[in-house]
Amino acid sequence: MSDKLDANENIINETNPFENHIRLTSKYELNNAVQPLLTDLYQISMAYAYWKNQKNDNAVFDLFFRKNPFQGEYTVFAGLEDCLKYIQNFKFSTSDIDYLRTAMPQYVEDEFFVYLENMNLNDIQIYALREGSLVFPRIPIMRIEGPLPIVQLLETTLLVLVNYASLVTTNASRFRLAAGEFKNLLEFGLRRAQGPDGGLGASKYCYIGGFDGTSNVLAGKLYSIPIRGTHAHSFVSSYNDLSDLHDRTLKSVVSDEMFDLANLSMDYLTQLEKFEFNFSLNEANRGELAAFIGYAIAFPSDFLALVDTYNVLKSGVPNFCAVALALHKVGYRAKGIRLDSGDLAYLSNKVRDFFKKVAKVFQLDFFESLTIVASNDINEDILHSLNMQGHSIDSFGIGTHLVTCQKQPALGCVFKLVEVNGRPCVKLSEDVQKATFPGKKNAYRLYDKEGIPLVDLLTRSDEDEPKVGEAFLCRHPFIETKRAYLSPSKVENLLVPVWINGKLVQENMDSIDGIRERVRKQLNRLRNDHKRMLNPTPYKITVSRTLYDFIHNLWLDYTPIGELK
Ligand SMILES: Nc1ncnc2c1ncn2[C@@H]1O[C@H](COP(=O)(O)OP(=O)(O)OP(=O)(O)O)[C@@H](O)[C@H]1O
Ligand SMILES: O=P(O)(O)OC[C@H]1O[C@H](OP(=O)(O)OP(=O)(O)O)[C@H](O)[C@@H]1O
Ligand SMILES: O=C(O)c1cccnc1
Ligand SMILES: [Mg+2]
Repeated sequence: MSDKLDANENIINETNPFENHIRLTSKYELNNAVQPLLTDLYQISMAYAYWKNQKNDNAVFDLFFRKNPFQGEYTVFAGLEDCLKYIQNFKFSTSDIDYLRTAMPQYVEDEFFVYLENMNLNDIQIYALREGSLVFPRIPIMRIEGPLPIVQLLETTLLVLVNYASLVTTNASRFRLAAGEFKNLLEFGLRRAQGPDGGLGASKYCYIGGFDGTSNVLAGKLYSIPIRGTHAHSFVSSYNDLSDLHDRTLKSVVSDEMFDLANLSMDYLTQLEKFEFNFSLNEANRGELAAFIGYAIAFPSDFLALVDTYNVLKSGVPNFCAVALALHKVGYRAKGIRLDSGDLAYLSNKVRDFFKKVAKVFQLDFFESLTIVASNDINEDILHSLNMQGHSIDSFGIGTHLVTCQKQPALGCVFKLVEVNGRPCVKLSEDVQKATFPGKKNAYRLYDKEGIPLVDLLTRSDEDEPKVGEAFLCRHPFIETKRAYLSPSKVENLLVPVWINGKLVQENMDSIDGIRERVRKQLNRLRNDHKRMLNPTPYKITVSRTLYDFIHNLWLDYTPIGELK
């Protein structure tokens, strides 16, 4: 089979396309649909028109967004590794070219297709933020330089690789901030994701954004993310009573003694009823008890039960505690429970009280700190609300709202031409906020002496960089009167080389855990007022005096003075 990322060829050659996907992604760790034809037709149309006009100018494009998502004031940049894998593998295959020959107008000259077939990215230079960095509006996340037709061809694919990855990573980081540093966060979104690729990407990027694990097994295999999970209501409701248990026995941890876990559990249930745990034996559903016993026999060291199929406090929790006590008798410690409906704050507190009482009555301290997992349509606002109410949840399983980014379904990254053959390019707009910052630029983050970021600064690329301890005039990009001198304690050059003359710059690449750690550290250092949920303070984006004058003069030059009649 060819090494090229050619979806058609692969499917023809493989009997199992899913297996094919696994193999390709583990080889390239990239969806096999990510290839040069995964683009908008107009990119190829422009490439032809450029080629026909022999317009092979040296171009500079910036990839950036204008507004942070989720009514927030920060964004986490993710997707760089995927972009670079795409860049590394960029090659039109023979069947791509055959297809384009048939799909484009007949008068398109054949030599253009030869040009496309021979195209490579050896003359392209890419500078980017390190993956997992915080990024703010208008700061170029990537600066891509090279022959105009070729860089233009990269636009759509780079955008699709950065937009969702950054959006969902930012979303996950907001859920992390809302839940607090020490809560366990599990991503359960695959079933609700926007297709298989959305699901796989969400699992990877939610982990990067601060989740601890995923239920998505393929994501675990491909990205070495911890896989976690409990069981579903169907497992509970499939059991009717104890007679459904095929095997009731479990071997002791310390001897060869075999215990009848069903009898033991029934004994403990009876004891619990006597100790006035506020339920009666006939309220505790026997099918649920049987399901819990069956699950505990299968996973004696990892017993975690879903307790809301019938009634949490009258059935699920008493049944769980009975089985957990029986397991303890055999030498195992149960893990905890999951709540998937009802008032999660109230129920979690009630369950914790129940556990504390069991701990006291049976003299088993570990019962106090059994894990309480909560799920069911949880979003960022609900996490904040639960915190305000007070709850006893240790772990959240979150799917739909996390992976679909319910609060804002797309990040608006754009790809804009800023310079051609050294000539700055401008895209004017009625809305000044939408006008591009022309010219090739550098981007810096200036820090105070505590290591807190103060402002981001854009300069022209041929300016001297700001220096530690030296006052630098930082200007608001639009408002003339807003400016300040700043003596940074640290200056970070944000745009680092990642693809130079056809080669990856390995030292600027990070592992998935390295990227995740960068997100955590940078968010820790960002001032709280930029991170708060309600009306956060915008982080300051500034430009140098030279860049300010340059762009304002250009905007004026490009806007002829009108005549009022
Ligand atoms: N204490 C709470 N404060 C705020 N929101 C909560 C609280 N407890 C649960 N929620 C949320 O309220 C919503 C409850 O949804 P809904 O009423 O459809 O579920 P339910 O009836 O409890 O469960 P189900 O329909 O699965 O039986 C969910 O989004 C859930 O996360
Ligand atoms: O609610 P989410 O944040 O998407 O988390 C994932 C959900 O998926 C599962 O059940 P599913 O929703 O499929 O069925 P259920 O609601 O009837 O339990 C699970 O029990 C969660 O409720
Ligand atoms: O493991 C779980 O509990 C789980 C996984 C996916 C969706 N809902 C729940
Ligand atoms: Mg649900």
